[in-house]
Amino acid sequence: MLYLIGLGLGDPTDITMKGLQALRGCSRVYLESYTSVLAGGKEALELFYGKELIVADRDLVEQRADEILKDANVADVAFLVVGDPFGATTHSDLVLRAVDAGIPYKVIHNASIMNAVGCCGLQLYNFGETVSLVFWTETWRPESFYDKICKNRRAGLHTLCLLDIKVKEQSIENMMRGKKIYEPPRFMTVSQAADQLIQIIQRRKEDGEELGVTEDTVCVGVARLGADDQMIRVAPLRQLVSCDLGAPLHSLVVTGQLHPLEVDMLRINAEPNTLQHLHMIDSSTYIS
Ligand SMILES: C[S@@+](CC[C@H](N)C(=O)[O-])C[C@H]1O[C@@H](n2cnc3c(N)ncnc32)[C@H](O)[C@@H]1O
Repeated sequence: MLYLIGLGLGDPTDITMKGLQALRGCSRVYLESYTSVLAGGKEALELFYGKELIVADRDLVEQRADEILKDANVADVAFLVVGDPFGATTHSDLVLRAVDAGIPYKVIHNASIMNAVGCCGLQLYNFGETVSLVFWTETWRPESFYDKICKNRRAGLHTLCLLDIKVKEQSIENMMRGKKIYEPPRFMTVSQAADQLIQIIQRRKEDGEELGVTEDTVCVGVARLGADDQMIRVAPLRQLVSCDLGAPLHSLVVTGQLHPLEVDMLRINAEPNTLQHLHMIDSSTYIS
């Protein structure tokens, strides 16, 4: 059996009882290591689970999945994913390969950023398409996420922006030492994401474009949701550029139309001069 087990968001104790029981009975346990991270890392997880974990990088999962699936028809193998295995990252390819090979599989779910973001007070059914922001380079500055945010806003919907995690493989060391060595991963912060958005807004303003998002749009920065030290900041986009929400992981939400209840919830975490920016919708248009 192949078990895909969600680990939740906060720390090693967030695994479900069902997930823990399943992984303890497995002969091999892989930890997917490139789409998300959990505080304390692999060591903290091994200590709590009482089980050795094999790090599964992108190369192993996408190019050498057969290694993960080896003998999974006669033994139990676990594939651990921070958050939920199907939350903002799909491991459908692994599942399809397992099915092709006649290996039964089971998914054990957990909390995901896709639902935990509701704690900021915005209602989950008022969210539109989720977008991803990547680190820009000198020559690659994609802006398509901005257009999707505008599309969501035109429909009155909020946008969850997931922020890049960059894991860079050092191929030269690879060749020299015959093993994989990674530079420390880079995690995009809310401040960096807000800065990117503002650069796009300014450029489009110069082009005379009608703006779907402005520096005054109310946004929510969230960090380490689910952890004891999680942070939520509600402020106009321009203010989030200078916010420091601390250690990863971070996400940014660009609000759409706000229901009065959402405004009340946002106030809990609003910066003092943000309240004037919170615009209300007529509650008669609210659909529960
Ligand atoms: C590709 S998604 C993977 C999501 C994961 N499978 C889940 O279900 O939550 C990773 C991105 O989600 C966001 N994220 C994940 N966990 C988070 C957390 N606890 N707090 C804030 N943002 C988080 C970050 O932007 C991060 O780069």
